[in-house]
Amino acid sequence: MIEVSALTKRYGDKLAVDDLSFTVRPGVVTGFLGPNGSGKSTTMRMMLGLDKPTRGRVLIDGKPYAALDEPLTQVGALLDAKAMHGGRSARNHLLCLAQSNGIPAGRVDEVLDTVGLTAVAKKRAKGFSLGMGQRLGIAGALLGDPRILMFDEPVNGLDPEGIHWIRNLMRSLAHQGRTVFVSSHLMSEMALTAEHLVVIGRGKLLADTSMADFIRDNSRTYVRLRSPERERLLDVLRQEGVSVTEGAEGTLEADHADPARLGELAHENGLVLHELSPQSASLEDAFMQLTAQTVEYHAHTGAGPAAVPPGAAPPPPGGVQGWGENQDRKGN
Ligand SMILES: Nc1ncnc2c1ncn2[C@@H]1O[C@H](COP(=O)(O)OP(=O)(O)OP(=O)(O)O)[C@@H](O)[C@H]1O
Repeated sequence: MIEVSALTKRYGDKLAVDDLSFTVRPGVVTGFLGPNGSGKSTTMRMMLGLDKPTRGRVLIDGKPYAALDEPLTQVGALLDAKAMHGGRSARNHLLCLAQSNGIPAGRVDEVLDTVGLTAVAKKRAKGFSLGMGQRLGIAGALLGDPRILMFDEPVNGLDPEGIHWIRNLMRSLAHQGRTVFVSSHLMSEMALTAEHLVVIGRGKLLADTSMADFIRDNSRTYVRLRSPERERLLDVLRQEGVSVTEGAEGTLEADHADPARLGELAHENGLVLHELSPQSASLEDAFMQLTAQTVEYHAHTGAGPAAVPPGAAPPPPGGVQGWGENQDRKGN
């Protein structure tokens, strides 16, 4: 179990992590979600004692990371797959890790097999593709057979086969009763992997909930209506007390409405409908809606303000910055 309490990190003027408190429990994959620059990596670094909190603390099975004996046997982490000694072979890289953590050398071949790198075990990690590097990083995380695993953006840059493999691996580790904490800025990916979610924006906690509750609470369902008599339809719906917003291409969107009742209303008022279709926003839309106010780095389309998903509140004035700093810093 990982317990995060009032965790705060300030870099100069920048509050990267702002009073975060949540608990990561064993037996399920917990997704750690937030837009780029929201503080996920900083939080994970503090969990692993790689960065010192300005305030607050993290306990791993009741102890700070620094107080763990042979930490690799208790917590395995993939933070930055590129941060390894590229001159060593994959096998030697893992052997060094094993030796310094009191892990038997035989375990190296086991994890190489688990991640599918046995055939290239003697090759230098320097020549590895991004996907192979991720697999080697994961092998390092698994080496000590730890009860707690943390992965920071493990699917970044992977091909569909690699993504599928990591997804299944994380699920099976959780089903073995381990604590699995995995960050991503991709809601669609998390929807397929995680059972619990911790969502942050600008370093603050936005949601700590099961995936099922997140979907229920944040997905918008509505009925899309299209009519050649749009204004009259709008009047009729408003008179009935239906909450209506304007959709794309002249459509109307009726929230929390029964499609059958809307059809009857149109009929009673002699209105022609060209479309009456129940819709539900995707989970990706729900995530973007929840985090829209907190997104720090928007892409510029060159055609006015940054795009926001349908129904989402626009970003705060002055809150839109160029896509750049954070991407450059990470080199991705
Ligand atoms: N060493 C540092 N010095 C100064 N600012 C930093 C440092 N590390 C992170 N930051 C800033 O803190 C904020 C949070 O960054 P962090 O990398 O934790 O976000 P993230 O959610 O992991 O982003 P991404 O999804 O892009 O990986 C960003 O604004 C970032 O620029």
